[in-house]
Amino acid sequence: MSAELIDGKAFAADLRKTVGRHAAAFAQKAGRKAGLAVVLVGADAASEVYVRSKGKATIAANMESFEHRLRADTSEAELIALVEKLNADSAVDGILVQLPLPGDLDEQAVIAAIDPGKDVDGFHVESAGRLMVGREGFVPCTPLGCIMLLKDRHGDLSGMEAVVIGRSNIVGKPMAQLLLDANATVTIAHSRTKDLPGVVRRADIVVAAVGRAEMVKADWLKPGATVIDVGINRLAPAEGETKGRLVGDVDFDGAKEVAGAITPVPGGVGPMTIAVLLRNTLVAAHQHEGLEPPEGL
Ligand SMILES: Nc1nc2c(c(=O)[nH]1)N[C@@H](CN(C=O)c1ccc(C(=O)N[C@@H](CCC(=O)O)C(=O)O)cc1)CN2
Repeated sequence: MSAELIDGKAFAADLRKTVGRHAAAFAQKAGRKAGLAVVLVGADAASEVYVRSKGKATIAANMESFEHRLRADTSEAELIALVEKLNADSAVDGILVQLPLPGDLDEQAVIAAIDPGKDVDGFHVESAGRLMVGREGFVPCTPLGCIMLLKDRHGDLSGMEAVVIGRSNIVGKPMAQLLLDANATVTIAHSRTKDLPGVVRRADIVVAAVGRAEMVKADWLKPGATVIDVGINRLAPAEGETKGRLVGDVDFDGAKEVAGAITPVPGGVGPMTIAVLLRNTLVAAHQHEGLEPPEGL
């Protein structure tokens, strides 16, 4: 293996520790803990795991966790009524509705009901607009985590060629905007991109966020490129396995021989999502108390 492993798990653990220290100081100053409300609708197995991890991480970081579990047949009106109750609750600084939502619940309508000042997921159109025009606001946790890893490795990203594969509202588009803000030259590639391998081959930085297991191959990469793999895909179990392996959107075994640095799956980008969520919640809490968020958080 020639590539350096980007250890998102260790970076995230450090970030959670830093947030925890600042959260304890916040509680002293404000006379209350910062609070995060997480809403889970239905019983999707992966979402259950993420929601449990978020609750545990919130408490470990000296913040208050409020979990709301609703039945899968909850109506949109009931869900929005809960969001509005949380908007009005002064103990709640951040509100997160775990995605995906079951059935035909309209994610956009539910996200639109969240007070933008409590939108710690950064999914509200107001947060997206603020990111687009360079105004302060909440940035989605996964892309913010990716840019933290990239800046930690490269410092200055000015002039670097970055290719983001995937154009989702929650990863691809905000990721491209963050790279642009860091003065990279950015291309967003997607399923209709002609000659995807050729486009990826120009990149100093590749962010793969397509949700297709091991789609990005080693021979698509420029030697020495930094590869950030956002995908989390579970393969079908091989013979003798009860559970399939987790893999990213990049063929890791091949890519690690060509890339300069690469995030593994698991243990790369995934853990950053929850660490950044805690960071965003603490920033929201400072804003709600009229306090300046800690420097460098
Ligand atoms: N409202 C939201 N919903 C969803 C988000 C989100 O940011 N906000 N992101 C994902 C799920 N997610 C957090 O909610 C999340 C995904 C993955 C990880 C993680 O640490 N993954 C591990 C592997 C875990 C495993 O073994 O299965 C890793 O990559 O190392 C954390 C959070 C969709 N929904």
